[in-house]
Amino acid sequence: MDFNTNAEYAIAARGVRKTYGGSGMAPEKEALKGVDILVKRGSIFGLLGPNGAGKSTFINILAGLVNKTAGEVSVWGFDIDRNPRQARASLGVVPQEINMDVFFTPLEALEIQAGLYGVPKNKRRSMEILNALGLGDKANAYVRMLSGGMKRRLLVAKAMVHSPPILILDEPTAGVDIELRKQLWEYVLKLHEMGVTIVLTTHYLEEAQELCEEIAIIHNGNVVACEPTEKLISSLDRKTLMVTPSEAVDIKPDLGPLEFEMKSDGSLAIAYQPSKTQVADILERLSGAGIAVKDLSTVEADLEDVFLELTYRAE
Ligand SMILES: Nc1ncnc2c1ncn2[C@@H]1O[C@H](COP(=O)(O)OP(=O)(O)OP(=O)(O)O)[C@@H](O)[C@H]1O
Repeated sequence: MDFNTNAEYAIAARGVRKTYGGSGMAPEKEALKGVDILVKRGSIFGLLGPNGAGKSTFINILAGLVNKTAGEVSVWGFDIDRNPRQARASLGVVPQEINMDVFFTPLEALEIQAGLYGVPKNKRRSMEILNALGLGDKANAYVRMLSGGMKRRLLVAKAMVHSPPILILDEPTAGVDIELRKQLWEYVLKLHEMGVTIVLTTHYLEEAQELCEEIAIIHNGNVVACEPTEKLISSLDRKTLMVTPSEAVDIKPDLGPLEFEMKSDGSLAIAYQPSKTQVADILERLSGAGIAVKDLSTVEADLEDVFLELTYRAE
C-alpha cells in the first residue's frame, strides 16, 4: 500500500490501534490491532465485520470522537492529529441511533447543525439538502411527526450540512424495512453521483456486495481483507454446479469425493473448487452414477462465503 499519496484517498489509515482502558473488574480491550485501510476518493466503500469487530471504533476515530492509541490517519489528506479541524470538517457521520430533538422541524434541525459547524448563513443549503433527500415537503413539520425512514434521511441531511466530501453511514439500515432501505440507498447513491465518497458499515452482506466497489472486512480488530468487491469474491475458490437430472434420482448417488446436496425440487447442488475440479470431471462422475443431465448452471460464491471463510480463517 502506498500511504504517501494521501491526496488520492478520502481516508488513509495505517497501523491504527485502539486499546480501551479497563475499569473496575473490566479488563483492557484491544479493539483495533493495527488497521490499514485506504478508501479511494469518490468510491463507495464498505466496512464489514461481525458485532464487536471494531467498526464503530474505527469510525469514531475518524470522526474525532475516540482517540487512537497508535497509528496514522488522514481524512481527505488532513492528518487527524495535526489538522483535526479540517479532518473533521471533511466528513459527515450518520450515526447508528436516531438521536434527534423531536421538537424542531427538519429545517430548524439543519439550520442548528449548520450553525454548529460554523456554516455562514449565506452558504447554507438546508432546503436544497432537504429536497435532495425527499424531505422538502416536510421542512416545517415536527420531527416527531416523521416516519422512521424520514428520520433516517434527516440524519443523512444533518450529516451533509457542511458539504463534506465524505459521508460515513454507521449501520444505516439496521432494523429498516426493505422498502425504506431501497429509498435510503437511492438518496445516498444520488449523493455519490454528486461526487461524495461514501463509507458504510453494514451487517448486510448483500447490501455491501450490491453497493460497494471496495470492501474491508474487520474481524477481532484486524483487517482480514481489503479489496475491490469483485476481486474479493473471485478470490474464493468455490463454486456450485446446479444439476437437473433428466429423471428423478431417488437414492443418494455415489459421486465419489464430490460434496453435494439433493434439493427438494430434485436438483443436485454440487460444490467444487474450480482450481482443482473441472465441470467435465463432475459430468463424468454423474454419468458414471447413471445420471443423465437435463440442465445445468453454475453459481458463483457470494460475499457471505467470503465473509465466512475469512472470519473463520482469522479465528
Ligand atoms: N468505550 C469502550 N470501552 C471499552 N470497550 C469498548 C468501548 N467501546 C467499544 N469497546 C469494545 O471494543 C470492541 C469493538 O467495539 P466496536 O463497537 O468498535 O465494534 P463494532 O464492530 O462497531 O460492533 P457493532 O457492529 O456491534 O457496532 C468490542 O469488544 C467492544 O466491547
